[in-house]
Amino acid sequence: MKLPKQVTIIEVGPRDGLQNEQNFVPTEVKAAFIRKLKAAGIKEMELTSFVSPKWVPQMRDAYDIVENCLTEDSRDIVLAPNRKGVERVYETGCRAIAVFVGVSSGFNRKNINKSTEEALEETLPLVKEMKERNYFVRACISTAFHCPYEGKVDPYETLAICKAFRDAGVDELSVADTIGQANPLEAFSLFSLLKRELPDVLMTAHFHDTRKMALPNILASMQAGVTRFDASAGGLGGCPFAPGATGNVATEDVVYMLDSMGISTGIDLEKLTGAIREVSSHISRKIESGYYNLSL
Ligand SMILES: CC(C)(COP(=O)([O-])OP(=O)([O-])OC[C@H]1O[C@@H](n2cnc3c(N)ncnc32)[C@H](O)[C@@H]1OP(=O)([O-])[O-])[C@@H](O)C(=O)NCCC(=O)NCCSC(=O)C[C@@](C)(O)CC(=O)[O-]
Repeated sequence: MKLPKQVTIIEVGPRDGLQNEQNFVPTEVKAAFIRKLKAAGIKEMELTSFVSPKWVPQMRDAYDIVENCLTEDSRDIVLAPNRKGVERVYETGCRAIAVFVGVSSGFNRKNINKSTEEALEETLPLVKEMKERNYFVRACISTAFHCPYEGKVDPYETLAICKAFRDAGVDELSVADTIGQANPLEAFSLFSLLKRELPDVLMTAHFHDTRKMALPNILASMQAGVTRFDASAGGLGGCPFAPGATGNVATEDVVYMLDSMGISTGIDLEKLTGAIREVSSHISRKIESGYYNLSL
């Protein structure tokens, strides 16, 4: 089996994990969660998003989160959906921005009120502008496998969108199974194609665990050469505009699997579960990750 010696986890819990929570999680709790995740060894993390607070009220404290949580020793990323969001980020000290576009128009219309074409028209020039200003730019490509509104997505459509972002100059692509419907063969096949066609960009896989396929999909993606995975502490998360998008793969389950296979992540599992405990009483749904529940 082809396996890496080392894997990078990009923690998305404070953003993807919390954006779907019904109750507002107090800013100081989010900040303590982020600090504990960093203390556990997380070096790349999505902190929050500068989206419309009318659409995602949970993220309305984005400025305060950035103000309180930026540190020199980690790549702190924030999401922005449009020019207004990017300009809000320019007012902060944050140096890494993630843009997001789905492959399918059906999803984009629900998530950002635009078709795929309209979203690319706005986002690609923004990527070039951010690169001219020396930002680290990540592009999150949603519905790369399946769309909740349009069904199976053609891998060559996903490739075309990934190529457009690579050509615009992004540093990283985070390619997402938004509704957790992909299987390991699809994961291996798409990531083999993307790694072969786009070898010059950081390639990250983002799996949701809706059908408990995320760990097998990570294993299959490693076979295709992927060594970077998004994950969310406690398995929190999901996109509010993608029905069926329950939690992301739990960071602790990924770290446990990799640790036990001798693959290093640099993350301390005990400190990671401490970070989850920090936020767990503010979460309206039960935390279902296997490793976390055994640790209680
Ligand atoms: C894109 C829009 C804004 C379009 O929403 P819209 O309603 O079409 O936009 P608009 O331009 O008409 O603006 C409406 C109002 O929002 C304001 N506004 C407009 N933009 C911003 C902004 N950036 N920050 C703050 N405020 C903003 C704007 O100023 C205006 O305010 P008003 O005049 O009514 O008072 C909206 O659809 C939106 O915010 N969508 C974000 C949805 C979201 O956050 N989804 C989750 C993230 S994606 C995801 O989770 C998937 C991922 C990445 O994890 C990977 C995967 O698993 O697939």
